[in-house]
Amino acid sequence: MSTNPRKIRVPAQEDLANLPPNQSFQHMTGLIRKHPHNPILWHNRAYVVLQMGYPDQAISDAKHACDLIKSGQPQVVSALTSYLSCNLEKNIRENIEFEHAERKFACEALYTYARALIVSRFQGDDLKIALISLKDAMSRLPHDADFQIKAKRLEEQGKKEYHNFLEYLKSNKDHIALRAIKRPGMRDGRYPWDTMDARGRTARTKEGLRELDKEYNEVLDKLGASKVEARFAICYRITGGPNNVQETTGFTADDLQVGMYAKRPIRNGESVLCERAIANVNLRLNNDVRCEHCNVVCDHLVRRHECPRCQIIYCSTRCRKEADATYHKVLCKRHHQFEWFFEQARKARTTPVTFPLQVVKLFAMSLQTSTPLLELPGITHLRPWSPARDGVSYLIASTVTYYYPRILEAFEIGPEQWLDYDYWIYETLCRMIMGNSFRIQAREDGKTSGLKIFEATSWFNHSCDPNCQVSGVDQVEAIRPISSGEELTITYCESDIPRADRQDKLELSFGFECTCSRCEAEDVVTVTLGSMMI
Ligand SMILES: C[S@@+](CC[C@H](N)C(=O)[O-])C[C@H]1O[C@@H](n2cnc3c(N)ncnc32)[C@H](O)[C@@H]1O
Repeated sequence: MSTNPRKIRVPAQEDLANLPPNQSFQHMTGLIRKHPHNPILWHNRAYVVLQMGYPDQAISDAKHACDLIKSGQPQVVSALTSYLSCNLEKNIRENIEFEHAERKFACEALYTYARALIVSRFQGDDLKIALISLKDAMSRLPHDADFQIKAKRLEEQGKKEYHNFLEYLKSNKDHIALRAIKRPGMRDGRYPWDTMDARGRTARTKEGLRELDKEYNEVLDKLGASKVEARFAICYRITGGPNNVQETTGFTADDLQVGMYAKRPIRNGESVLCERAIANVNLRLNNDVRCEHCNVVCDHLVRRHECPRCQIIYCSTRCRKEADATYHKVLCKRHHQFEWFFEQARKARTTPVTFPLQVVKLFAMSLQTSTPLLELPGITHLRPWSPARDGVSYLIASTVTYYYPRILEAFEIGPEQWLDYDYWIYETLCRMIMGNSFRIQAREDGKTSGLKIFEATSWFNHSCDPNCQVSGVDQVEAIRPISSGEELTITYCESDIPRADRQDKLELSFGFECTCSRCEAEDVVTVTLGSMMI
């Protein structure tokens, strides 16, 4: 489709300022729903969300506009610039240590951003940022020859642009106003135009909470989990201990939390909950053969159930049928398109690089069953993760942003469906996966071999001194006697590492400061020892 670039109209800032942001957003979205092939509408919405401080959504909308125009008009990609100037420099200087594959993604993301700036001929500081980020990316991947070649080529182009810009400045002595917007920290998977909290609810009252309790406990009833109950609280902080959940009325949206409690005394070793996962991802390692649907180890099985077309393996007919009925048909005919995702994850064998595969599976479920992504069974009951530190937020944001167009492309999702798989929906789903995934360890080396995501099993809070654990057979079991009414907790990180390392991991991966009884006790020991040494 070709469009006359002169017709592209960037809405005046004053126009937008007169409308509440959610109204502008809704207005634009309504128009896009009617005319999904119109690049101007996508660009205008990019502009709106950028003003609202959501550059990731803006970059996605701007990219849709570019794709529809094909010629990459500077006006259309203008939304990208603001994205790029948001604190990028600061973040890349923060010398974050990445695992190799994660580093590769971050570098690829930096390259993409730099490219967008250079190719769309932005000037001044924006070009400088592009060159700095490119240099940074190159220094982080010194042995990747392909990357070095393409980055060098882009760098030359960027330097030429910068030189032209300086020449232009000399001759015109124009004052160039430099824009910079601050990149917002990642929020709770909800955007400001949503009046809902992180869980997508508006419950603010005691009655609202009890309704949520009822809804969640109905899920437990269906699972036959009669020993536990789910209880919501509005709290400043969940500390993982039974009496530490503080209910308060002065709360913010992300403080609506669910926890699991014992309905009666539970013996050591007793099972408290057993459920099938919402979705599994299996990295298909040669020496760790697992069922594609339930992740059970399969290499000892005499009879395996293979898909005749793509040769993936199931442990039973039940698993094969369930997969066929919910997502496999969509994935099977495109299995070549997803090989690249598997390769990336297999190279790194860490959670952040494996979660896109989980996203892929949920996209397939949504497409095959015609169910909106956030309404897939079990998904509505998951709380989106939000990061605590800017550096991590930047890294994760890059990974999330990096994969989005690739997933759309692999599933051949076109303009008519872009809104159904809108960036913010995808991002919310990514956060749900990141905050609630259970890592599967390969028997051989203990590294990631897959991920599982559960509904009710995700409602257990963390404690460094837990009273339950998740076993390999998709069940939660008590690891010591538990009294009636006690909160049931599991651990989200290794328990045998020092307090500082646990605190670090939990803060980085889950965005909370752990103040469980063990952490508090060990803190006292450290403080006491510290003062004794002085
Ligand atoms: C897997 S979910 C657990 C259920 C969660 N409370 C909910 O409402 O869905 C993990 C999230 O719960 C919260 N959480 C779990 N354990 C916590 C703890 N010990 N201290 C503070 N927050 C905790 C954090 O927000 C974390 O990202």
